Amino acid sequence: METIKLEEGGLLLYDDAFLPAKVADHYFTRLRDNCVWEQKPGLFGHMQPRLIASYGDAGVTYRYSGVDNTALPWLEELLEIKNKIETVRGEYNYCLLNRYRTGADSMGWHADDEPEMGNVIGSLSLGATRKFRIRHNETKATKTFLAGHGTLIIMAGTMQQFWKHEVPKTKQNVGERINLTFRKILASPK
Ligand SMILES: O=C(O)CCC(=O)C(=O)O
Ligand SMILES: [Fe+2]
Repeated sequence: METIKLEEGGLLLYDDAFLPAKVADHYFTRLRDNCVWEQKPGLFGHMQPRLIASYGDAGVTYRYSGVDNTALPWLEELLEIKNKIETVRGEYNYCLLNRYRTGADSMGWHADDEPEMGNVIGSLSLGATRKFRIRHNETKATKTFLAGHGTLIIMAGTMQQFWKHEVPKTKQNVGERINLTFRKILASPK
């Protein structure tokens, strides 16, 4: 586990081999085949360029980009992964999964800075390796991390206040990638 201290109290933990490849293979297949995947509209009504699924404790809803995502009951595999990440850092009651079908699927620059969410986000990657980039809001300094099969990235401290992050499109012929972001939702919309 690598600890990257960012300016102004941001923190990023990085472990490119958090899960052994065989364990990551198992979770990739199970989650790809068993999660309820859907494509949803984002801002301005355009469809998001990826599939999503969301799981968590009963009654938890996460609203972002104006869309409500109500948690389905935890799958066993997600609880196993959640417990494992919690031994490193954080405490989570919700998981947003993103499925990037090809290199054309992506996630644009954003911060997960909703006030109703805790500041620690545990992000596990499975499948194809993609770039995960962060960019400072003022200085525009950027750092690029490779998020591969079994990579864990934890975002913590003040990172969401001062930095944005993205998963850019790639023209390379990459396979599917599934990313799990474990979060703590403090209050769900009424
Ligand atoms: O796919 C990733 O690595 C990032 C996902 C992300 O930033 C998010 O779900 O907010
Ligand atoms: Fe994010």
